[in-house]
Amino acid sequence: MNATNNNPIIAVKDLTIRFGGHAAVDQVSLEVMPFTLKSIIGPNGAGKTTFFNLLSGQYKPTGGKVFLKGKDITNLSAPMRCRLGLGRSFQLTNIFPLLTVLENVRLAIQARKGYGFNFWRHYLHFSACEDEAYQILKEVLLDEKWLYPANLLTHGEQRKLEMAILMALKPEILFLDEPTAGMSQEEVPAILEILERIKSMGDKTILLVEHKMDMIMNLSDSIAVLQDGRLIADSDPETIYRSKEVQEAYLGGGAKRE
Ligand SMILES: Nc1ncnc2c1ncn2[C@@H]1O[C@H](COP(=O)(O)OP(=O)(O)OP(=O)(O)O)[C@@H](O)[C@H]1O
Repeated sequence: MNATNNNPIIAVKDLTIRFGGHAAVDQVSLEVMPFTLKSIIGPNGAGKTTFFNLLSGQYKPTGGKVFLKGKDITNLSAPMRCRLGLGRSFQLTNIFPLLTVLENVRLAIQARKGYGFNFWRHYLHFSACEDEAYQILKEVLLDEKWLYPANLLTHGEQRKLEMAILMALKPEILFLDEPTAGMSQEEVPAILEILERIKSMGDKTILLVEHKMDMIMNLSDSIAVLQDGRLIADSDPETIYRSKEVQEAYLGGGAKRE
């Protein structure tokens, strides 16, 4: 079944995972509509990253189901889900530090196209991949650093590169786990601009875990709130911001709208 604007692209039903006796994600049911941006918020330890791991297939749930375009993908591996269009950022673990910025993105394009890493066999495709890589670097505002080895980038630039690598894989759905984590204040607006650009392209569904409330309020079409593994709210940003329950669980507990 294909997703239309009336059908969710992702749906989870009673999704649960237990570690020992503790339910890190506890009977969560929610839907994500295609081409929208949904943020997942919640206090530390609420289960946000675990929820992402369940969606992308890194973890298998102890209960419940995950659907992609109406198809039950609960038992599919992470690589299978990736092939179906789910793209997940991995907090810098997928960057080759000694390769240049452009090479990092080009390799992701080659992987997507199934060219492998044999440059010579696919020599004719090589410059097309480079052109595409450069174009993606422009989209994430990193084109000026295309010739830098990845390990010489600042932390914020590496997060941009990570996003470029993810974009190069052309996923239909992007899972972004705290793209501004560990960044200096000056680096945050660039990431915000990149997210706005990706969103305005209108061809991606985005799930975002992020702690910066101001950023989430302006970017999100909807916000889901987790607390102790449970979904306590899922609505439009303004409703979430006004919710007493959310304020008590989260906003009052540290995060402020700046
Ligand atoms: N592999 C694991 N084994 C045991 N417990 C785990 C595992 N992964 C997560 N947990 C526990 O599940 C709970 C949720 O953790 P998770 O990292 O998903 O929270 P989070 O909302 O992403 O937190 P933060 O905002 O601090 O990143 C925590 O109590 C954590 O200790």
